[in-house]
Amino acid sequence: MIVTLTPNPSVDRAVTVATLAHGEVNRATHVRVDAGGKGLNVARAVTAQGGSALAVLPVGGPEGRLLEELLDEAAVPRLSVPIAGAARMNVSLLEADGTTTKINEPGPELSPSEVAALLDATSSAAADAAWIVGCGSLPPGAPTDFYAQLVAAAHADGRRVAIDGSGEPFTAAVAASPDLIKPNHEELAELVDHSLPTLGDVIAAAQELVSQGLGMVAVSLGADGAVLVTADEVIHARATIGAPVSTVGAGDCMLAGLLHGLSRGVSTAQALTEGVLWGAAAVTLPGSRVPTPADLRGIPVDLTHSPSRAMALGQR
Ligand SMILES: Nc1ncnc2c1ncn2[C@@H]1O[C@H](COP(=O)(O)OP(=O)(O)OP(=O)(O)O)[C@@H](O)[C@H]1O
Ligand SMILES: O=P(O)(O)OC[C@@]1(O)O[C@H](CO)[C@@H](O)[C@@H]1O
Repeated sequence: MIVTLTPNPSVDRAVTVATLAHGEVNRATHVRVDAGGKGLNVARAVTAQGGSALAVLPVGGPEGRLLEELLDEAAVPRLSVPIAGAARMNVSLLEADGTTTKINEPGPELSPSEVAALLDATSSAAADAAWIVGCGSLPPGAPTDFYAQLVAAAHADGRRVAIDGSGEPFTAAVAASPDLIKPNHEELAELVDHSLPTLGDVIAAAQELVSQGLGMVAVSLGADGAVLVTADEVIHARATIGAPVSTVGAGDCMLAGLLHGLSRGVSTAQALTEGVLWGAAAVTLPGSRVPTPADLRGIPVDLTHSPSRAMALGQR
C-alpha cells in the first residue's frame, strides 16, 4: 500500500476557454472538478490503476466536504484529519492550444495541534505501507521542517518515504535523507542552486544529491520524460504522445506509477517506465484527470541506461 500525505489539498477546478483574453469576460466551454493536491493525485492515480493507496488529508469547510465526496466517487480510501479552516480551491485555465494557467490559493491556516494530528495520522495509517509519500506545498501554519519531520518519523518506524515538494520545506526534507525525491527540472535546479540546461547537468545534480544520502532521485522533465538516478544506476525514459491536453498533475501521475512499480518489487527500469507512461497519459487527459489502464494503451516509451548527456532539455 502507498500512503500519501497532502497537507494542502485542493478542489481543482479546470475551466476550458478557446483563448484566454486577459482583462475580459471569458466564456468557458467546459468545466471539470477533481480532488487535487499532489498527494491526492498520487492516491487517485494508484487507485485508478487498481493499486492500493490511502490518502491522509486535512478536511475543513464546504470545500473540504466536497473533497471527501470527490475522493469517495473516485473510490480512494482516505483518513481525514478535521481542521477549523476551509480547504482551498485551485483554478486551472486551459486553452485550446494546450496552454495551462494555474491560480493556486495559499490554503487554510493550520494550528500546531492540527499539524501534529496530520503527522500522527500518517504514522498510524502507515503500519502496512510499502511507501509513504508527502507531496505539495505547505499551508500557512505548517512549519518549514514539516516534511523533514515526516521523513524522520517514517524512518523511525522502518518505512520508506518519498517527498515531492518545493522551496525551503523541500530543501529541509532533502537534508533528512528520504528514500526518494521527485523534483521537476526547475525544482532540481533550485535544490542545487544552478541552472541545468542539459540532461548531463540534471544527471550530475541528481548524483550529487544521491552522494549526500538520498536513495533515489527521479527528475521529471516534461516532454523530455524522466531520469532516475540511484547509487548504481542512471536511467532515462520518455514517452511520445500527440498534442498535450492538460499538464496538471502529470508529475504526480509519474510519481504514482514509479512508486506503484517499486512497491511491487519490479526493476527500477520497469518502475520508471511505468511512471513515464502514467505521466504521459495524464497529459492527454483534461484537468487533473488521472489515467485508467485503457488510457495507457498505445503510448510508446523509450528507455536507456546510457542517456545522451549532451541532450539540451526543453527542445521537444
Ligand atoms: N508533452 C509531454 N509528452 C510526453 N510526456 C510528457 C509530456 N509532458 C509531461 N510528460 C510526462 O509527465 C511527467 C511529468 O511531467 P512534468 O515534468 O511536467 O511534471 P511536473 O512539473 O512535476 O508537473 P505537475 O507539478 O503539474 O504535476 C514527465 O516525466 C513525462 O513522463
Ligand atoms: O500549490 P501546490 O501544493 O504546490 O500544488 C497544488 C496543485 O497545483 O498541484 C497539483 C498538480 O500537481 C494540483 O492538483 C494542485 O492544484
